[in-house]
Amino acid sequence: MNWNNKNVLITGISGFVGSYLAEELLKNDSNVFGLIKRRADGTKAKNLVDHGIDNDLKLLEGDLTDITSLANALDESQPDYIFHLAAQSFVPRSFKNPMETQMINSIGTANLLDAIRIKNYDPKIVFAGSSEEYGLVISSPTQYQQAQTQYGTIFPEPEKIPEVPIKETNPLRPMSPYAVSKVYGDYLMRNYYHSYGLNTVVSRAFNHEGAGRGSMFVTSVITNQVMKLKFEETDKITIGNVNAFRDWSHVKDIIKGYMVLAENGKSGEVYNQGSMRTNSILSYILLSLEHAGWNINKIETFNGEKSITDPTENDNDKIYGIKFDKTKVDKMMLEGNLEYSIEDKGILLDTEKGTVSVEFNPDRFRPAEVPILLSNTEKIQKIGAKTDYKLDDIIKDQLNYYIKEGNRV
Ligand SMILES: C[C@H]1O[C@H](OP(=O)(O)OP(=O)(O)OC[C@H]2O[C@@H](n3cnc4c(=O)[nH]c(N)nc43)[C@H](O)[C@@H]2O)[C@@H](O)[C@@H](O)C1=O
Repeated sequence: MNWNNKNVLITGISGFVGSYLAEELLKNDSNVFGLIKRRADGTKAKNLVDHGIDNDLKLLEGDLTDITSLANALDESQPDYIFHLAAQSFVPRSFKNPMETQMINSIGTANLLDAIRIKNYDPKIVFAGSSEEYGLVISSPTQYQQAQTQYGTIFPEPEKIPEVPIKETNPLRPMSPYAVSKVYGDYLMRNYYHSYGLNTVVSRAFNHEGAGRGSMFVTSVITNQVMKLKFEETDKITIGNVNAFRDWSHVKDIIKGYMVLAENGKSGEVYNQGSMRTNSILSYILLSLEHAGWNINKIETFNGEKSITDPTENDNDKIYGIKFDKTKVDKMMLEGNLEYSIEDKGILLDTEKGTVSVEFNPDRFRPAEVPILLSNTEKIQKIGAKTDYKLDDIIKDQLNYYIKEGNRV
């Protein structure tokens, strides 16, 4: 599509994803407007400065919880396209302060849609829904039993097991206030299409990472600590649940997907965005260390009970009907032959450069967890999206980001 001279409004422009999208749109000569909260100290948003685009954007002060400011932003930008990315996006924060998340994500989305309706604008609106909406995805009969025991009920009951790879038609079982807020936005987008004819398209993106990813998300937690190990600023890695599996994409693939949805997405429809891979948090730690120069021979729990040699050995066998790159430990975990618990306390990694300790921090475990995410993205592929980046590319980009001392936290 020709983005030249199109008016594009991005909510959440100063965020991790918004800044990548804005840069790409500027390269395509769009007029990029961004909704931004007033900064009391007058400083510029780091992401926009890092991308070198802070002077090329038209930033409009506004807040999702203030519908008048949204109406003003629409008047100022006269948008052909809106990417609604702004959100409180950290799942643990939504457990601590659920109302804040609902106000920003749910009511904020309602305000935006209603401002567009009242003002009678007709932009194409792409909404950042989330794979978190699928939530409690059942991947095996054992995991089904565990979930039954832990939560008492699974609703709706799975029609088949495994429920992966996840299609847009999979049941939604949101597991956090954040996830519920995204389900609300997802349904409201489609309701405003059906009720008022607004041209809304929903993206359900699976996890997306890259340089500049917020420091509290697990891939940054890991790569930041690996670089701190490298520069001898720490002597261990601290982490939460290493059993969870995520479908990690590079943010650059996802923002291209957003543009594909703006161009070819059918109004009123939902599209997954992801990599069609799934890997464990443990693998992200091991592979990050290997990229940073630690070759891992063996891993063993602190009590010596669970011991695995060559844990990162690559495996490309078919599982859940598809092939994707995973490690030996991923395969063992997916087949139900390996699981870590808080009682294991941590894992010692035997490497060619000595032992590295990975310590479990019970505070980092969530009250309700999403055990596995693995996308089926055939629907969005049919309208032009593709995956260019491998897991290794994502890890390398994140490690590179943390080489710079000022970026390490
Ligand atoms: C698509 C979706 O993607 C993101 O949501 P998320 O999957 O919750 O992302 P995360 O990186 O915080 O956690 C991933 C997994 O990693 C586990 N984990 C272990 N140890 C730590 C740890 O130390 N920190 C964190 N944060 N997680 C840890 C944690 O328990 C979870 O299983 C958001 O962008 C969200 O906005 C969104 O929409």
